[in-house]
Amino acid sequence: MKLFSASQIREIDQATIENEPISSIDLVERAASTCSDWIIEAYDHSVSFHVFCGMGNNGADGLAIARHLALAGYSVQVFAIAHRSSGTSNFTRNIERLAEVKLDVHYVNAKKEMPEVDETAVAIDAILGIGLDKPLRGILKDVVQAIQEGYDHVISIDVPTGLPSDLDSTIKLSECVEATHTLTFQFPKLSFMVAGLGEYTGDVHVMDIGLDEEKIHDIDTPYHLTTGYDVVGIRQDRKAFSHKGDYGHALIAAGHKGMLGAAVLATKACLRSGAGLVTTHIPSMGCDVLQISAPEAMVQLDHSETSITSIPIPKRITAVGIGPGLGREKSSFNALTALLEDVQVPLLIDADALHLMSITDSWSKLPANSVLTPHAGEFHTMTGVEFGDSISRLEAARRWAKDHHCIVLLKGAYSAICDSSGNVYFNGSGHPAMAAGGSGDVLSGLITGLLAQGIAPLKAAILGAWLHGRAGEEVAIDRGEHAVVASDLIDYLS
Ligand SMILES: NC(=O)C1=CN([C@@H]2O[C@H](COP(=O)(O)OP(=O)(O)OC[C@H]3O[C@@H](n4cnc5c(N)ncnc54)[C@H](OP(=O)(O)O)[C@@H]3O)[C@@H](O)[C@H]2O)[C@@H](O)CC1
Ligand SMILES: Nc1ncnc2c1ncn2[C@@H]1O[C@H](COP(=O)(O)OP(=O)(O)O)[C@@H](O)[C@H]1O
Ligand SMILES: [K+]
Repeated sequence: MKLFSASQIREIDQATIENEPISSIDLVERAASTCSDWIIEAYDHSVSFHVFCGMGNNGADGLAIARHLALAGYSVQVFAIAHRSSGTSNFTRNIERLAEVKLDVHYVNAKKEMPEVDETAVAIDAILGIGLDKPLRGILKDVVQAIQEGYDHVISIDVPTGLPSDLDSTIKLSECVEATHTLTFQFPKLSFMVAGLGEYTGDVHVMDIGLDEEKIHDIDTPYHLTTGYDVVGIRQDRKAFSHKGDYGHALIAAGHKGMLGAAVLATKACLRSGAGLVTTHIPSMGCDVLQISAPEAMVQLDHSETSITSIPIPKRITAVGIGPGLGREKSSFNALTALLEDVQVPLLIDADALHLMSITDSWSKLPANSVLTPHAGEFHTMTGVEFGDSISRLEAARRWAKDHHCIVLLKGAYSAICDSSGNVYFNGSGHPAMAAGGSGDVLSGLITGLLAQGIAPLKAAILGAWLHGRAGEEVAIDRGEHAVVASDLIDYLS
């Protein structure tokens, strides 16, 4: 799915109005109906809705939603926030239409005019959407604060008020509604994808409001969000008369004393990817551990008992993954450097291997089209980008992928897969249950296995991240989100 900036969304909005054709007021009505249908499905009549509306089109949506909810028999109060002298025509028309359901509007000019809140009250935040063009001040800031303080449950329409929609927004986040649910129109907004901003949305629900398909197809954007639909067909169905040799042979180089579990996790995930054969190169002390925990894999033992010191590449290997639990010894670095010179097949570099390449500044040796899978800490070591600055991190990952002709899979809640053409594919699956040691090792084994099957590096990264996230979602349901460990993800790979 493509993701767009606020100005591109306005263009698509305008194209819909002209080409469908549909009037702007009817488009607001359609948007509002999709939201009220969702709300009616999700809430029973024991709640009462306090609908807070700005004076632009986001507010117009709120007014129309309030009308629909009143018609459906809910207890509804409507508050218009007087942040400008007049509203848009869609706002004004929807104020008039409240008379149809005998709803009054309470204008809020000061914080003291905010309503009393009881435990049944749910706030609907339709104050500002993609129109946010300056930091919140005055009454808007006060109202957002009051919503934060007063309501446990908030439904934001399109965008939580105060949250910039774009990644390059010059508006610094200050006050912002922290939503329980965000009902966003047609596309998740770019800001939802990054740490530090995405936290404000709560659960995101995409409302299809039938915007112009042709325009959506025609407008270029570097940003995409992977959905189940996007990964269909990347991995081919198995053929009736096929054999293991048809599905590639992966080599995993992983583990050192005290971190052999990382090699086990990567190996087992690689086996579950569909790869025909998996060989794992480990320090010799790991032989029994690996053979017992992953009997399907072949083991290639290092001369060293405790770390990896050289990595011969067996014949007919079709992809190599190196890094999980590798350790940071000089001898392992030498093994890595030699591997970089020898390797003729797709390569994935993760974890300690990224660290070793960074501290020795060996990036010029990186084979083109390699897949790198750093988390924010590893990416900091690679580039120096501050840990807390997720937008700069994303930009740096895009630049890195371009400069080094590789795929950078920046791990996080919405992992960002950056290719050498500047495109970004956010992964749309996943669960916070996965924020636990070893999850990354599972991902690197899985992607190595997909590479081994001949799937192109970008597609292997996209599919791997998707399958990994789906496993996390499903295991979180079955086991409960606190009890999930990385090995569980392997059992849920499909
Ligand atoms: N696109 C679509 O597909 C569809 C979109 N729809 C809906 O329209 C929404 C966009 O509507 P919108 O353009 O009227 O902007 P919105 O967010 O209501 O802001 C209104 C105005 O507020 C003002 N303002 C901004 N920041 C401010 C601040 N800090 N402090 C004070 N004032 C501030 C600023 O006006 P200004 O003050 O600059 O004159 C701004 O223009 C969108 O999110 C969705 O809900 C659907 O109905 C139909 C399909
Ligand atoms: N909150 C989250 N939501 C979704 N996925 C997450 C979340 N936290 C972590 N993950 C995923 O879990 C994995 C963690 O990887 P990593 O940090 O490398 O773990 P480790 O180094 O312990 O193996 C990544 O694929 C990441 O995308
Ligand atoms: K809003």
